[in-house]
Amino acid sequence: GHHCWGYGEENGPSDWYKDYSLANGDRQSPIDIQSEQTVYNSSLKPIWVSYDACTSLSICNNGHSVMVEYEDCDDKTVIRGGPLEFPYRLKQFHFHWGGKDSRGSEHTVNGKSYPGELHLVHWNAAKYKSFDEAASAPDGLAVLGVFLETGEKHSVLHRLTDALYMVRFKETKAQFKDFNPSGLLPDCLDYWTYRGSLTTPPLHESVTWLMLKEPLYLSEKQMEKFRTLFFSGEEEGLRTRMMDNFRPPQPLKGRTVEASFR
Ligand SMILES: O=C1NC(=O)[C@@H](c2ccccc2)S1
Ligand SMILES: [Zn+2]
Repeated sequence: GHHCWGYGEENGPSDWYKDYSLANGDRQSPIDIQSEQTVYNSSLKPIWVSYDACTSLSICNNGHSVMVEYEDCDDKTVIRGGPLEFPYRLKQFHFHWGGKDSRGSEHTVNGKSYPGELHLVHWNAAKYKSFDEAASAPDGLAVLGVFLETGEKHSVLHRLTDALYMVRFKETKAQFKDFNPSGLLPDCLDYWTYRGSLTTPPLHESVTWLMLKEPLYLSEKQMEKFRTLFFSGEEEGLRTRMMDNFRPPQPLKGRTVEASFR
């Protein structure tokens, strides 16, 4: 519509229902994960990430987040296992973060927010012909989510945070080759899983969520680099810093969150 959705006072998450009726749907994301209410499922398989042959293409600021895009023309970069019946192809990863460390993640755990959250977005190319078609199918997408927590500098992430100056403004893009995102994953792949949605418009209810229990640790300096990005384009007068680009937790509506671990 004439004014695009965003995270501001006028176009933020509490306004999205006006243009996107799914906002009040039965399987919306993110959610607050109440660990005592999760159900351990011993038949859940381990998550199996095969990213070694990945082809990263570019890093870009799309006005909502910063993302790294991958070549997804074959099954060389997939996630398998967990609750998934098919391999899902990595399309891109991106982040959500806060203006300060007390907020920023989309999912919360027992009401606790993290400073940020990494989303690795995958699609079911075994059943669907394109990402766009999969994005509106109930089993179309699988998003692997990793909480960001401040601590020691993250050496693999450092290559990305050092590249952010190239994409400060909306619609900017730069080459970003040979970046294997498995280096961003914690050692422990214990996860919670539930059926949910995109956390941005159009809010399609097409995502099998896999939220890792273990966070990715990064330094405060690396967190600050995310906050140097802008929602706005270089030509726009008002430069609004990209931060607090997260949707708050949505009603569980009777869903069960399963745990791969006791
Ligand atoms: O996990 C998610 N994070 C987002 O920004 C949403 C999204 C929307 C469209 C494409 C990829 C991801 S879904
Ligand atoms: Zn996301």
